[in-house]
Amino acid sequence: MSDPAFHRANQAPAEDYTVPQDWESYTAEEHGTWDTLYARLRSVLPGRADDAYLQGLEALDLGTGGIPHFGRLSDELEKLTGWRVVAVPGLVPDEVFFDHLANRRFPAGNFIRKPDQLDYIEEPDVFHDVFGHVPMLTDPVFADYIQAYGEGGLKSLESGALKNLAALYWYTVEFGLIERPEGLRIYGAGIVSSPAESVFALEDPSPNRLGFDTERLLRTGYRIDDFQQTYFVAKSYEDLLARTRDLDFGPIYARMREEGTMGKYSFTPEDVLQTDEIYTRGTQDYAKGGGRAASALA
Ligand SMILES: C[C@H](O)[C@H](O)[C@H]1CNc2nc(N)[nH]c(=O)c2N1
Ligand SMILES: N[C@@H](Cc1ccccc1)C(=O)O
Ligand SMILES: [Fe+2]
Repeated sequence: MSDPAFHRANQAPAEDYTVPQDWESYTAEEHGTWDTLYARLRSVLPGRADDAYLQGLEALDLGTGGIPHFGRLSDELEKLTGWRVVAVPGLVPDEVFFDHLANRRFPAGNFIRKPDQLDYIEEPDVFHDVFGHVPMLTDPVFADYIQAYGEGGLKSLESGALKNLAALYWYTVEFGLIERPEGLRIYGAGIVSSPAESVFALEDPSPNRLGFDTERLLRTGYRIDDFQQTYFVAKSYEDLLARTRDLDFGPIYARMREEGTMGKYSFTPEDVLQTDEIYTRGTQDYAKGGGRAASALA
């Protein structure tokens, strides 16, 4: 396919946008890119990523060399929490994405970034999806959360609340932190797949770090091209489930519609500080300094 979004669609996707992974067609360079990124994160994540993530990484043996084979990976994962990994050629429509999650199928890009894109890519590739997301699917409670999120996503489409639910996904599945006796730890896939943000999210004085507040989360804007200005901290995965799956968002969506804030982010990094649980009141120096763009120029 000529469409750039279909990086490696060796055949037209099915109506659920799945394609064969075609693992045999990966080149030595593509496998090498996986190994390079894996080694980079392996040196940064111990002591920063939550045990649930690190145990999943070990259990699924993602470091044996090269891009994992989704069939073999799924057979292992399925034994643990009933999830499988399916190959997609790029971003898929929202309702297709939610339907996969609701059925315990994690859609993972079948392509990997180029050697000159190691630090950042704008679309989820196999490294972000499999290294970043899949280890957390070995945790039974978190595995339930992601499936429930898929069901909630389909429900949010009926209320026009997709954008708000996406913020919840962003601040948990992609950029979530969790509180442990030893300190804050990372479980978000967007952080663990980035060496620089894994350090920034826990140690830099710039971002806010706030207690989990579901309603505030649904209405807090996020960055899609740079480190986050605010991170939200879960007490436990059980608590995360209690505040999301076990809470009917219907009334919240109805209130947002009445207020006219549906589909809008009404909390900025400064506003969210009105919450009553503040781990870090961030300086926002990184964002004020121009963020990634500025440091790239430096
Ligand atoms: C909110 C929205 O569902 C979300 O951005 C989805 C859209 N489609 C996707 N498609 C793929 N393959 N991977 C993803 O993470 C997403 N994210
Ligand atoms: N309980 C939410 C759906 C949801 C489930 C799991 C995670 C996030 C949201 C609702 O009623 O819409
Ligand atoms: Fe992701």
